[in-house]
Amino acid sequence: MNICVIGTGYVGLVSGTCFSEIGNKVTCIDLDEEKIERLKQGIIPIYEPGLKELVLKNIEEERLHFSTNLAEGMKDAEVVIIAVGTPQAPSGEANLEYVENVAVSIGENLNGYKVIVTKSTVPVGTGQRVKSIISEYSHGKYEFDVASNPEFLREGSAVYDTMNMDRAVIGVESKRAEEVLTKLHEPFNTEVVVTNVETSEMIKYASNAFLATKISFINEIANLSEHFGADVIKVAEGMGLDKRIGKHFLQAGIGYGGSCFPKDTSALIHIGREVGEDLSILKAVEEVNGKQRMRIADKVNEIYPDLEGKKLAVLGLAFKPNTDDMRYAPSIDLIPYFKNKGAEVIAYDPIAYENAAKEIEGLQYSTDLYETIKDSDAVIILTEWDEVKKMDLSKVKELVNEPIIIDGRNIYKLDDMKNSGFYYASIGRPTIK
Ligand SMILES: NC(=O)C1=CN([C@@H]2O[C@H](COP(=O)(O)OP(=O)(O)OC[C@H]3O[C@@H](n4cnc5c(N)ncnc54)[C@H](O)[C@@H]3O)[C@@H](O)[C@H]2O)C=CC1
Ligand SMILES: O=C(O)[C@H]1O[C@H](OP(=O)(O)OP(=O)(O)OC[C@H]2O[C@@H](n3ccc(=O)[nH]c3=O)[C@H](O)[C@@H]2O)[C@H](O)[C@@H](O)[C@@H]1O
Repeated sequence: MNICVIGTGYVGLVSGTCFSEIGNKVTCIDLDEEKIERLKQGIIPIYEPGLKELVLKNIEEERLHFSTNLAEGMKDAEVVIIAVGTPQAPSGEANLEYVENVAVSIGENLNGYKVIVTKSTVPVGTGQRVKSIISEYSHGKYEFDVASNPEFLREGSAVYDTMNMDRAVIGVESKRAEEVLTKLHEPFNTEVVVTNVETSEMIKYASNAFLATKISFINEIANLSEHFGADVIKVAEGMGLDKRIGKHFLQAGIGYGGSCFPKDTSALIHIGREVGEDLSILKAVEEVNGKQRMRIADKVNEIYPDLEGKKLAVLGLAFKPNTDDMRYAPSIDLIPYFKNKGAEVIAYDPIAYENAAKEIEGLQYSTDLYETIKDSDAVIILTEWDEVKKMDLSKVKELVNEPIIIDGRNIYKLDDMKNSGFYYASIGRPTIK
């Protein structure tokens, strides 16, 4: 199949590359000329495990192409996929300007029947909006179908998630579009849920909102557990073994970050408001999450009411491991907070330090874990990078000023920390003193 993917961000680049890997001819389009030039040379703008190898392989085998020319990409395409950003507008709703601009360009370049698929996360009803824009700008000259095919990949495991998807959701208005998109997904050997466009758009928001709800729920239980000496990791394990609950997304910590959960919960609340539905559960989810990252600050303040002259080693800048994405990362709030209170802060991250330096003014960082920790008065874990999980705690103890670890990601077992000589505070578990 010949496919044109518009937008080469996390979603467009990964799904375009994976569609080429399963045998399609894919042209990825972006407005950003420098990005496209670099992609043509196999230089990947984001850090995503396994992506570079797959891009290079498919360029080499001539299934994957990059261009800034939409007309060229669309010319022979049977499927055109919209994968541009839908960031949060100041009002909380999704900003659809990029999707609408792309719909105008698709309309102007339509040259025959195509299935126009929205993969970007968009409010329910956007498919119809895209359809009317394309009709207007193609002057009704050609037949086309609009469809919704939301993306469920996670950053940090995007290639794996796409090649091993749990399901594909296809929202269509015609049998013809259904056949094209079902065929496209056949090589993934996955369950395909076929619905109308609106249901498909709703499935995406509902999925992200539900996952965010699970996280805020377990974080509230964690905060409560701290008052009673209960251990939230065991609570989650005991709950999760019930198949109706499930064990995933019950890791308590400093709350969710990233480009999607914060903006998508906010967009869904806004969608509800517009039609007079008050999404009170989701509002509470946001409220809990907004406060959760500051639990770490409370735990540091408990040990050092005065941070003046203290050196803090912050481990992890990215919002989650295996990505260089800094969007809504806890470090963005916590590092300036500690610095404002007079602390000297040095941060470690194996990948995200350059992006972080753009977000956090005056950021001091190192890519050497033990160098970061040296002479610190407390080690604060914000991202559960493998390097941090595996660090040699006896070496850490020799290097630090004070053996104090404040762990926002619950990466160590309490039993291992009991006789370690560290003061170890984590989320939702008894503190070891
Ligand atoms: N990042 C993620 O993990 C996931 C994102 N999504 C959704 O997918 C969509 C895309 O997200 P990301 O890939 O993270 O976005 P991104 O911001 O990383 O990339 C968007 C790309 O689109 C390009 N673009 C914008 N307007 C264009 C136009 N008119 N023509 C051609 N290219 C254009 C930009 O230059 C940029 O390279 C969003 O709606 C997001 O909510 C869904 C699942 C996962
Ligand atoms: O729409 C999207 O963009 C994507 O959003 C999330 O993916 P992502 O944000 O990349 O990463 P997650 O692994 O979901 O983590 C999100 C945040 O939740 C936190 N989290 C996750 C799981 C958990 O149990 N506890 C927890 O605090 C992570 O630390 C991270 O800050 C969803 O998992 C994807 O299915 C979805 O496609």
